[in-house]
Amino acid sequence: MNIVEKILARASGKSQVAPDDVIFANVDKVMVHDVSGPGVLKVFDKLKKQGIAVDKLWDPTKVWVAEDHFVPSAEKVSAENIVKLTNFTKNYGIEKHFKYGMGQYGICHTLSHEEAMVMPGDVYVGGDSHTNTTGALGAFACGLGHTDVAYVLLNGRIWFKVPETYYFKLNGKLPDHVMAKDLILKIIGEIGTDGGAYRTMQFGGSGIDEMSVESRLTLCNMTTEAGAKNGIVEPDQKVVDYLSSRGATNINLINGDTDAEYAKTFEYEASEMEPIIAKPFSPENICVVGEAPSVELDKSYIGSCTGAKYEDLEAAAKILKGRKVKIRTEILPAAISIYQRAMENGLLKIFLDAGVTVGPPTCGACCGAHMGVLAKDEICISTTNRNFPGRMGHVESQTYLASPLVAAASAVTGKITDPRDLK
Ligand SMILES: CC(C)[C@H](C(=O)O)[C@@H](O)C(=O)O
Ligand code: SF4
Repeated sequence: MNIVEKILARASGKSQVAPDDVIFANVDKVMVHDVSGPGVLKVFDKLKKQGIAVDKLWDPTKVWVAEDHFVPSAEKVSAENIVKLTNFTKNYGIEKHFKYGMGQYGICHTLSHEEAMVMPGDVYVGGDSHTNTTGALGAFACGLGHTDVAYVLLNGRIWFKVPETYYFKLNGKLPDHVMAKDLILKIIGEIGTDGGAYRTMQFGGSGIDEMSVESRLTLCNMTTEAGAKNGIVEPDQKVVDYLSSRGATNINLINGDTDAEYAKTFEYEASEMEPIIAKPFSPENICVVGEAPSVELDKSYIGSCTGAKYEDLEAAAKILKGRKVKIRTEILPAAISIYQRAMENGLLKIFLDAGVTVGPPTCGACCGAHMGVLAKDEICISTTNRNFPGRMGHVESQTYLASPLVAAASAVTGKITDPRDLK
């Protein structure tokens, strides 16, 4: 069995599972945020009306909550949602609630690794489509809709059809100017936004072994954009070190058999990789940066669970050091812990000296919610993961997806720029 089959076999108490088997898996962790939490509570209300008891969760210690999408609240509905979320955690005895304005908080998929909320081998589900991100720790991680999350909260388990697995192999280490973001855009460009539909996308090979845990997180994050059920990387010593340095103990790795089979294998040579962007209006609409259209950018956005981890900020700082931005540029670190490290290591000074605005750790403009959404006809280069019409604001705005290196280089010139071409 491969790693996903092993995790799902363990979680369903079976010795063997195979693609297409339908299983009931015990869940190890579940997450809701300020959008999905209130949505799940609506499901609870409906259940209550049907006489189904919703007064106790299966295990409040396995549930955690993040305030990330609409904080700080810009209007009344999202302010009310934060109150609902606070009452939810109080009423059900959930201790792990990352509150905006109180110590550590940030984007849910960033807290999952920064706060070691999820362990290798876990079955982890969340009320958000990019829950896939956390597969980079060697967990089976996927997003669920409100009804399914409600079911998990009450019963601690959920059904899955065991996905078949596509294996993406990277040979060799990525060159300095190429990031994990470029690789995943290339993959999505090749297989399409439905190319991973209900499949596992597993990443491996010497190039992935060489990669930091944070880069692997970027890969798994965007498996959602290929329609995948989940993304995963076999956990190694790097994952153990990453999680132990964040306080985790008793880390048990589950790995696939060395002779495990995959539905399909795709191979990439790292030395041939180049910086890539996805043009409006789909993550599959890719081209190399050298062939990007010559558009006048209005904004560069370095934020989100995809593109504002510490390593992403370091990449941006490498470009922005001693330079000035030519267009409106916003950097929103993905969690307070990242913000703090950026401050301690002088990145914030580099950003402010370059003329960038640094905002709080929130989803912000990534999903067009608030804090810098785009006006009609505005064009943005962004380290986020989606660029559908209206994703970051007005339906007639445009978003180009790029790595933090490309987004920062483009901030300096006002045009889509290959970091290698900066003078
Ligand atoms: C609002 C939320 C439910 C949504 C998701 O599920 O992905 C958001 O995070 C996104 O990126 O579009
Ligand atoms: S940062 Fe963007 S992609 Fe990530 S959870 Fe928030 S809205 Fe979704």
